[in-house]
Amino acid sequence: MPDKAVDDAMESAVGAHFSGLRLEALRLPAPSGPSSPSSSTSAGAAAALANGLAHAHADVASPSSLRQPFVIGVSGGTASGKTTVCDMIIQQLHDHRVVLVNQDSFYRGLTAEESARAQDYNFDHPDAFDTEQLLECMGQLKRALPVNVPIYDFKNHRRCSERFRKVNASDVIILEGILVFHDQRVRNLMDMKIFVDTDADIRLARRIRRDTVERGRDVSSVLDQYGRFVKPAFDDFVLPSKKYADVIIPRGGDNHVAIDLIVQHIRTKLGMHDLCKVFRNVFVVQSTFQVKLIIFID
Ligand SMILES: Nc1ncnc2c1ncn2[C@@H]1O[C@H](COP(=O)(O)OP(=O)(O)O)[C@@H](O)[C@H]1O
Ligand SMILES: O=c1ccn([C@@H]2O[C@H](COP(=O)(O)O)[C@@H](O)[C@H]2O)c(=O)[nH]1
Repeated sequence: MPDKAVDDAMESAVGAHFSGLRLEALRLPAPSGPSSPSSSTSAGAAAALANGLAHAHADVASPSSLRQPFVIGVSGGTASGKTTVCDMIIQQLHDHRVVLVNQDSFYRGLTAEESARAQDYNFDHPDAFDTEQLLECMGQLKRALPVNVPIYDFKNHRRCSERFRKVNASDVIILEGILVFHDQRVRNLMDMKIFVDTDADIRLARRIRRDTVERGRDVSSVLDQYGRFVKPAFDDFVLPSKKYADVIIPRGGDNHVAIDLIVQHIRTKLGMHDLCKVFRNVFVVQSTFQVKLIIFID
């Protein structure tokens, strides 16, 4: 079948995860040899395409947007399993450079006065974060520059003033946090948005355990904070931002099928990105019937 011949040639030329090509200014060499089929046939076009790709220069001339890292936003309520899901994605993408940025790192940190009344502070309101600084850091990473991300101390509600975590530029940047979909400027940085959807009772149970074991709280203070701030802010800010998600993962890290699908999608996107790095004047677009026609008549 002619279409299959084209598909086979494309697959063998560019490897798995091929999704579609738009050829601009890539001159396909004329088929050579007496038995070469005419380039007006699909098989001829397929052979010419494979040949052309194989001989294309191995330098980078792709649009700058395709050379930027792939940014994934992961949101969801407190203790929904955001970090767990991110860790699983990172583990499965082991052959790519992936970095994790936590919105928690950009908590403003309390003044001495606020610290004295920390139980009255709303850590779940968007104003608790330094979003300008988060945007600056993400901007640097998108430009492939390393950044020093602050380290936040949950026990004392302040930043470690002298210590930072160095984050290097990578193929994939995952930005995780309860309110990463709240600000449109932050959302606009993302190529893919994931919302981790876990029942409130499970989240509360996990939060009690985590905050008493790891964050120096007692059960009574966790319950008090949950009722006064965490739940109202979830209803006012976190849940309304769920509508921006491309993918919603019920049950968080327990949902292996969803995580496998997400990892597969990221791999496909990274495959296109790598293709543009290798072949000059090749632009990856969504695969459509028309794209194949462009190849036939070139
Ligand atoms: N699927 C799960 N089953 C059991 N415990 C989990 C699961 N996912 C997360 N946890 C636990 O719940 C707590 C919060 O998970 P985490 O991934 O840090 O959530 P988030 O980043 O959304 O706050 C952690 O102590 C973690 O070990
Ligand atoms: O000093 C602080 C800073 C934050 N919190 C709580 O943390 C969660 C967000 O972190 P998750 O890992 O997503 O749960 C937020 O609900 C704040 O209430 C805090 O208690 N103290």
